[in-house]
Amino acid sequence: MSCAVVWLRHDLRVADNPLFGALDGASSLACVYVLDARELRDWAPQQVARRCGPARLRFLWQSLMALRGELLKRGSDLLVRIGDPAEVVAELTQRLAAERVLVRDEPGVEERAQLDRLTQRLDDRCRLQRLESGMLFERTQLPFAEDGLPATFSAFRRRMERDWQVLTPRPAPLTLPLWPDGAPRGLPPLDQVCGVAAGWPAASQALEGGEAPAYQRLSHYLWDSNAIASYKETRNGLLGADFSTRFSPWLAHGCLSARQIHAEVRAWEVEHGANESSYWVIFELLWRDYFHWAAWQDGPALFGAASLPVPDTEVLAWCEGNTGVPFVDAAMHELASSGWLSNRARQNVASFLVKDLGADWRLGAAWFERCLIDYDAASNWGNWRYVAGLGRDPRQGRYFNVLKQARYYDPQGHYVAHWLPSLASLPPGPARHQPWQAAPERFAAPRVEPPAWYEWRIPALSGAEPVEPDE
Ligand SMILES: Cc1cc2nc3c(=O)[nH]c(=O)nc-3n(C[C@H](O)[C@H](O)[C@H](O)COP(=O)(O)OP(=O)(O)OC[C@H]3O[C@@H](n4cnc5c(N)ncnc54)[C@H](O)[C@@H]3O)c2cc1C
Repeated sequence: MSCAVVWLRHDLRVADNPLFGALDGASSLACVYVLDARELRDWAPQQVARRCGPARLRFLWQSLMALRGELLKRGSDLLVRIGDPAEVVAELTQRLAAERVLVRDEPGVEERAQLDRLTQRLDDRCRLQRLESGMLFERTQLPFAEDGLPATFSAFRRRMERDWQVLTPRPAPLTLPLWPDGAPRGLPPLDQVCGVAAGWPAASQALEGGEAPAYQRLSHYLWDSNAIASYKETRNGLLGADFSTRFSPWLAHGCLSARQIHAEVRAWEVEHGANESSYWVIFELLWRDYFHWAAWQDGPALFGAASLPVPDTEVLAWCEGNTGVPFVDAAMHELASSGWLSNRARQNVASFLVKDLGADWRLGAAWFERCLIDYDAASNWGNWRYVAGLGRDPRQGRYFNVLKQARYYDPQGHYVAHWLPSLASLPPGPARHQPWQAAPERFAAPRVEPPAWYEWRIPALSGAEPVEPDE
């Protein structure tokens, strides 16, 4: 009798999951997920922020419940615990006298430390098997050593495109080894873990965790709506469900792998013909791979210095969507209430925090970590460093003129008026982005007004009556 333990982390799926493809010889199997108790602790004084906010926790629980269903169908089950992941897995392994622990290798510093600690705790009879998954490419496919990752994404992309070979995703197993006798199973109900998450009323309910909802989204975006055909033109959108793929939450939790998306996009191209848009979806997934490998190389440097500064009033106003700049505030309201934000909005609010408010970029990254359903250590902290002009491809001049961006990407102000309804009383157009100029008697000046905005000044709508809302 040989017992194996599959320790799931950011790979909550049965299809294209190599952990389930490497079980030969195992007569029994226990699958475990451990929510690190630190995720539920307050992040920083005065910020009343947990590392894992309610929107992400809710999506995670949905994903775990769905995964349990998939495992039960195959004769297995899932155990979910909250605690110290390395400790919980070590104890389970000892209790079951397991001979193997299979786990996904991940670049995050904490995830790596967990494996180091587990290795020390396992006895000689038990082997730790680290496997790669979720990305387009595996380590052995990289045409350079891990510490030789190209300094820029463009160089990385050119090198990868020279010899493009993404492996075919594996099908889900039909059956799995039996659950070990007497092993604990099941997951605590979400309302016992976090009442706020269980009752989360957000618009994010539309994004539901789990493998089946992930396939539904994939199928909708490619086949039902054909939205992929115009992704390149729509991807900078702000309002609506289909201007970008929205695959990120499922990718982040591992309900979907990049290879599965790649295979489906290639199938779509066979039927509809490849175009710039289908290329661009894969191009964006390659960004994800790039940040993944950068995180492996950067280690703790990805997260900056060890301790976070205490957020000041400017940072708190940014978190609360209370800066007086509609484009920023609308996005921060969207983030807090839905757990998701378009890439265009992410870039703008990040640039505003770092470049216009002069705040420490790590406070912004930490707030995103708390709020985003699709939080992914490598993508989040990597993108924040990038916007801050640090790390990969460092460039101090990377600056978003938020006012110019707002007027270009939201010319009528529909986005800001959607999330900040008081703006709907101003006429569609620039007034909604500069309400402190358009209607100074009703809207306060923003916390900052950088010189780069001066050329975008607009005249006041003197004495103008509020207009009818447009939505
Ligand atoms: C400050 C900041 C923080 C971010 N934090 C995260 C994060 O925690 N998790 C996360 O998944 N993405 C993050 N991103 C990247 C990007 O904004 C999101 O992946 C994207 O907006 C998700 O929407 P989508 O799935 O519709 O993306 P699409 O535009 O449809 O792109 C398809 C997929 O490509 C990948 N992708 C696209 N852009 C990027 C990028 N810049 N970096 C890495 N991968 C990318 C994602 O997996 C995405 O799902 C961040 C970007 C910024 C500027």
